[in-house]
Amino acid sequence: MSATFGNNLKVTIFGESHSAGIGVVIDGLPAGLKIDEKKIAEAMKRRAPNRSVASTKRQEADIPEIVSGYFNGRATGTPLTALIRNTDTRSQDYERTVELLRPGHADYTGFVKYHGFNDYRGGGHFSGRLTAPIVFAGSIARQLLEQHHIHVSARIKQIADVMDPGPYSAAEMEETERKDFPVVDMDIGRKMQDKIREAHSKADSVGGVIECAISGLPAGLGDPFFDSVESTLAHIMFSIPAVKGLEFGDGFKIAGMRGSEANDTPILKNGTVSFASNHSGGIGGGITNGMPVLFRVAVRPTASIAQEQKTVNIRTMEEASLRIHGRHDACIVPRAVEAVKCAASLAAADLWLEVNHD
Ligand SMILES: Cc1cc2nc3c(=O)[nH]c(=O)nc-3n(C[C@H](O)[C@H](O)[C@H](O)COP(=O)(O)O)c2cc1C
Ligand SMILES: C=C(O[C@@H]1CC(C(=O)O)=C[C@@H](OP(=O)(O)O)[C@H]1O)C(=O)O
Repeated sequence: MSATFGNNLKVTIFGESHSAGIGVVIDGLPAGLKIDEKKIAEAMKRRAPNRSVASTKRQEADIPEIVSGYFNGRATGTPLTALIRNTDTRSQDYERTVELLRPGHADYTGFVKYHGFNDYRGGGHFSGRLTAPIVFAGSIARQLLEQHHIHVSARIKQIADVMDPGPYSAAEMEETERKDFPVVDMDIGRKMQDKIREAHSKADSVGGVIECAISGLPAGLGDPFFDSVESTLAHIMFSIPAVKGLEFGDGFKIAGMRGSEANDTPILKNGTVSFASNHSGGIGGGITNGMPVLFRVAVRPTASIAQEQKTVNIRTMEEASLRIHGRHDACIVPRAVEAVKCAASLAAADLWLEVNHD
């Protein structure tokens, strides 16, 4: 199924941005798993629209209604389903884009794949709004991981050309999670916010990079080929709308390094094998090596910008021009941090459940 992820923890998302609602079915949660609804609500809030600088003004409560698989604060072990209502749609903003393809968005590909029957309103099933059910499911997966001392954190590393290089300690990352703008160094964060405001004032948008770390994963998870740790994370990271790049450890930079610089030296630490560095991002041959799994995703500048753009009218098959009206994020990155963290939690839980069954 196109909307299902996972081998051991299966997650199916559904819905469209402007339909009655969106949601998720999670199959494979260990029976008896303690679920803290407050933690879910906090994660939903960190991703919600109308929260960050120059973000969409759409107002959604994003309170998930759990309709199955949950009883007395614990997972029952049968499919857990949650519904999230869409309450602040403004579909008239999309009257023109039913035929005028938005450059950079999924209007053309959606039209071709679904023969014009796709719900185009608000991007339909392609919308970034579908990261709300991913965050719901991922925040439960994250609780499962935390109960086994595995921690997932993420931060803004770059917005436009402004960088917050890091690296940072676990404590600094934890502190960052509580911020409205999840960057570690707030002096750099203010420069990033200025870039977003400046682009927005020019009817334009900016992108950026999110860095994510999964620490505490035992060595030995994953597979050499098609279910490698990289493949599993890539599978779900590229399911987040607007993610266009992904690199692990030293990433593309490793291509220019010498073997002597890139190799992670095995060392003994408290009687077990560890590594003196982490250029490979905690993965060897597709399998975790016990070091933090470290990766970065590149997020494109928001497609829907308010300046006039050239396009094609898909009904008349004529070239046309388009000015998009509506409530869009001038930068997707701040809200996508939670989506990356929760998607990483789903991937890590899926890998972990391969060898641990409760
Ligand atoms: C949290 C989040 C919010 C988004 N907000 C917008 C938005 O306001 N306007 C927009 O054009 N795209 C937005 N996007 C991105 C589009 O949904 C995405 O670019 C589109 O579906 C095409 O997919 P692609 O960029 O992966 O090819 C958002 C994505 C996420 C994850
Ligand atoms: C609603 C959310 O984000 C939406 C993602 C989105 C897109 O094209 O991806 C476009 C906008 O939709 P609308 O025009 O309906 O306001 C955003 O508001 C959300 O994240 O919950």
